[in-house]
Order: sequence, then C-alpha cells, then structure tokens
Amino acid sequence: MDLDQLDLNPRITAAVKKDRVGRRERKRERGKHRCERDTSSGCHPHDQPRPGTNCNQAKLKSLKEVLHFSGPDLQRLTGLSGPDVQHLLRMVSSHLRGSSIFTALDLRLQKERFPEQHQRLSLGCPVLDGLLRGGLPLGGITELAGRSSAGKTQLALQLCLAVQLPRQHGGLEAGAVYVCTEDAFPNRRLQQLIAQQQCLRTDAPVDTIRRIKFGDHIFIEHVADVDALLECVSKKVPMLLSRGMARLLVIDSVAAPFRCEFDGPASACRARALQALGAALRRLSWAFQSPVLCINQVTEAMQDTAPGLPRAPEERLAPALGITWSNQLLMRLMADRHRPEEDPLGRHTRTLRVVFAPHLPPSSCSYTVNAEGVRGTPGTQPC
Ligand SMILES: Nc1ncnc2c1ncn2[C@@H]1O[C@H](COP(=O)(O)OP(=O)(O)OP(=O)(O)O)[C@@H](O)[C@H]1O
Repeated sequence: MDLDQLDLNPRITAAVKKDRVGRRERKRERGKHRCERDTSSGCHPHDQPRPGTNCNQAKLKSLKEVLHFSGPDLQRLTGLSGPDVQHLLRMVSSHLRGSSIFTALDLRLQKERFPEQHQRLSLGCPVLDGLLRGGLPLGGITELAGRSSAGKTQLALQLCLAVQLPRQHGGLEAGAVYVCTEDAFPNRRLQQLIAQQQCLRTDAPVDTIRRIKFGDHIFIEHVADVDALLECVSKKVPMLLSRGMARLLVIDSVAAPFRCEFDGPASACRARALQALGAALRRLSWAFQSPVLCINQVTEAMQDTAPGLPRAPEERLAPALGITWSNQLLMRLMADRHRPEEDPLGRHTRTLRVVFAPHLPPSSCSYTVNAEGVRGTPGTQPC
C-alpha cells in the first residue's frame, strides 16, 4: 500500500491498514457457530456485512481501492470518524490525480503536450489554412454555408483528397465518407481534381501524391430522407470510422432532407431530428477525432431593411435550418460568390468567411475555383 506517501495522521494510516472487518468477520463467524449451537445467543442481523464490503474487500491494498468505497463504508471498515474519512478520501484522490489538472490556457499554449488538440485537417491550400489557423479542427461539426455555385462542393471534394495525405502535409492518412442528400456525387469533377493534385499540392512530394489511390478511399452514400440520413450516420459511418478507413465525414447538403420533409406545424419534430443528427455527428467526430463538414444552403433576404440603407450581400444571407441547427456547430464558414452587380470592380468575386468559431476571430479571404481546385488568394486575408 502506498499510503505511507500521503501526509496523513499515523492514526488514520494505521486504521486503513488494519484488517478490521477481517477480524470482525472472523468474530462474526465464531458467533454464527455459537448461534447454531444456541439460538438464544443474541446474534443480530445488523452484524451481517453490507453487500460489496465483505472481508476480502476490507483489506485495502492500494490507494485506488480506498476510492472504491463510500465514506460510510470506509467509516465502518476502518472505525474512523466521518471527518477523518473525508480527509482520507481527499488526500487519496488528490494524490492519484497528481498534477494532471490543466487549464484552457495550458491547452492552447502547450502544443507539444496536447498534439491532438492542435492537429488540424488541411484544406489543401496555405492561404485557406492560414484563415482557419491550420485547417478544420478534428473534433466538432464545421458548417460550410453559401449560395448556389459558391464552390462549397469543390472545397468538400478537395478536403476528401487532402485527408488522405500524410500528416506532415496536413492530412490524416485516411479516406472520407461523402453523403449526398440532393445531387448525384460529382464523380467527373473528382477525377479531374485527382488528376490535378500534383499541381495543387506542390508542398507534397510528387511520389507521395502518385502513390495514393485517392479514388479508392472515398466512400459515397446517397440518402433521400431524414431517417436514411440518421441511419447512415449511426450505423454505416461509425463502421468506417472505427476501422480507420475514413477520418472525414462530408454531408452535402444537410438542409435538403429537412427542407422537404417538415412544414410549419412539424417544426418541433424537425428540431428533434436536427438535434438527434447534431448529437450523432458530434459523438462520431469526438470519438474518432474526425472532422465533420456539413454543407448548408442559405436563404436570402430580398429587401433591404430601410430604403436608402442597403445591406451588404453577406448580411442578407442566413444559413438554413435556424437556431436549432446552429447550436450543434463548432464552427460556421460562409462561402460566397458575389454577383456582378454586387462587386462592380470584379476583383474578388468569391469570399470564404469565418462567421463563428471558438478559436478564430471573424475574418475572411478571397478564393478562386479552377481546374486544380480551390485556392485562397494571397494577400486577401485577414480583412
Ligand atoms: N473544372 C472547373 N474549372 C473551373 N471552375 C470550376 C470547375 N468546376 C467547377 N467550377 C466552379 O465551381 C462552381 C460550382 O461550385 P460548387 O459545385 O462547389 O457549388 P456549390 O456551392 O456546391 O453550389 P450548390 O449549392 O448549387 O451545389 C462553378 O460555378 C464553377 O465556377
């Protein structure tokens, strides 16, 4: 017993080490034999040991074992007073806990000590990674919202390739699961991006890129309704993540099944289903340290608040699914493609904006989509 290491009154140490119940049990056994001989001997039912505290358990062999007992049980076993037992429990638990208490600041500053906390999934472009301070966090749901043709699917496809790269190049050395709820999976575009990887990922050696069979590690699932989506994320996806075959989950898009199935009066059901989906995704993400990217659509306010006070384009856009869904997210990104009338100079027509994230300030950068993929425009971040 490592009890001697604790700063305890020797009286308490002696009481814990003493095999008190063992002795009492032996006494009880002797009494039982007497009872059998003479039923009027005064044996009483409260002499019976309580379940879980028999004579074997009474011999406290380690500090951990002390914590297996409640305060009253320890009092009974050791004969110590209530305050003595509380002191004993406090000393044992603080000894076992050691110096493993750390603060949020420790987590943030001590990168070497908490590598998982700081690991990110690269977006495959240094400018975009710079905006997100390294890429997508591994634990939690990231939403990528934006208007049609903003480039959301392009970025998601790029992530499905980036996740397969070795860790030193920002990947997680695993595949991706791509759940389509609306359109068919854009396989032709994926093949084009795979063929162009060497041009996009100039940071990785050509051999490394050539060796990876990108197309073999993207698992595609089409689901048409909310039930199928919930079934997919609770049964099929965990199987792939638990076997290490995938470490990225993309849902493109999360709004589509919810938009079709629930109308006004069913909003409570919709909220419950959204919460169930969010909870399942967060569980998966944290359990397997795998980012979850949910693509979402936006609704656009057509009118300005007051005549003469035009709102900026981004202020008119609101991600679909409301507050219930927003509460499930770790981070919200907004991809936008300005219409010609909104950006008369035509300099930066696409913007990726951090709307909220616990570790990032609201910031944005411009990006382009071309045959190689999505690239942030250097010098446009932060703004
Ligand atoms: N091979 C390519 N070369 C250049 N640009 C491309 C290429 N493929 C797609 N794009 C650009 O990507 C845009 C479409 O992006 P994407 O499919 O990601 O849109 P999205 O935001 O997912 O829209 P939606 O919500 O409608 O699905 C096109 O408008 C085009 O500008």
